[in-house]
Amino acid sequence: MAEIAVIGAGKWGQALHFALSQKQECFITSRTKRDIKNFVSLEKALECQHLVIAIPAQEIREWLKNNFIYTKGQKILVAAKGIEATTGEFLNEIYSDYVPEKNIGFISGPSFAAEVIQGLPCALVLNSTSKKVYDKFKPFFPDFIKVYYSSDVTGAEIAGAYKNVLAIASGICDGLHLGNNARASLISRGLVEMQRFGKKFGAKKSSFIGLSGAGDLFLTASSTLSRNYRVGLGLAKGEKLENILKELGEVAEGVKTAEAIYKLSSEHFIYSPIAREVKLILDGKPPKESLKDLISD
Ligand SMILES: NC(=O)C1=CN([C@@H]2O[C@H](COP(=O)(O)OP(=O)(O)OC[C@H]3O[C@@H](n4cnc5c(N)ncnc54)[C@H](OP(=O)(O)O)[C@@H]3O)[C@@H](O)[C@H]2O)C=CC1
Ligand SMILES: O=C(CO)COP(=O)(O)O
Repeated sequence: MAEIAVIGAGKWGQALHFALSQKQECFITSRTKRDIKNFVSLEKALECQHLVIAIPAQEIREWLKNNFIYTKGQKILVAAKGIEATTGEFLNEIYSDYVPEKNIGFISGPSFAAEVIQGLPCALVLNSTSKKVYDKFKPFFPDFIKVYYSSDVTGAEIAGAYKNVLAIASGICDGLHLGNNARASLISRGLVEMQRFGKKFGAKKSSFIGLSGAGDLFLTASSTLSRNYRVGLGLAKGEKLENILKELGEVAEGVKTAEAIYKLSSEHFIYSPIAREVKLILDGKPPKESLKDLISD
């Protein structure tokens, strides 16, 4: 019987399963049955004392309601990056109905699944209000992943979710061939913007200039390995969002998170110009018009 299991066998779940299988046996389960070593039923996975959940932010509320049984005081690690669009709730708020705060942590930092699954080195942050969660999970990680600890759950969550929206903006910028200067300006103003947004919810500034913020933003907003960046490229070409997402075939959390940030920014009077334009472009505004508005703003 393994001590740890990954729930959700998408790109990230499979990469984490590969990483967590280096030092010990690690189970994996998913909604769709897959031919992966140590793939088990959900019931069997839930028997493990340590669970890593890689189900997208927009799906997790329903999944928890319908599938999750928390009876044995398991330690939980959340691997998703996004904010629920319908409610504007952060993942830690959604999970708080199911898992005590002292038993849950959230992963952040620059980590393309495609590289992790090749065993390439990377650095992550395990964010939890309880250092014990970090102490429990850290030994499971392989030598090629350095895991830092932070107690700033809100900061890490906002940084990880916001950078997906900014990656869409960056993809649009590159798709419109606006140049390196424009992309660098967009990324650095985006960093300021996510920090301002985070401050409203009590996030620490240091989370935004470290791995969770700048690290993940620089990565995602400058590579075609990012699904969110590729959504932006498609939008710049004038492709329909529906077709872009169909072709992608994987989740791009920035799409729904842009809605969530737009909603939260309106409710809390937060100035979030880039996220706002991304939301409007996703709703059909021509990207070139957004650019004009952003520059003249
Ligand atoms: N890919 C990456 O590089 C990274 C991704 N992340 C984050 O991890 C999360 C997952 O991403 P990723 O694995 O790449 O996405 P994928 O689209 O590759 O996979 C999504 C996974 O979620 C499962 N899923 C989707 N909807 C439901 C549902 N309603 N009920 C149960 N399971 C569901 C899918 O199940 P099924 O098995 O049936 O397909 C699949 O296992 C996202 O929040 C993403 O932002 C974070 C860091 C890196
Ligand atoms: O979060 C990621 C890397 O850290 C993955 O980004 P995408 O979801 O845009 O591919």
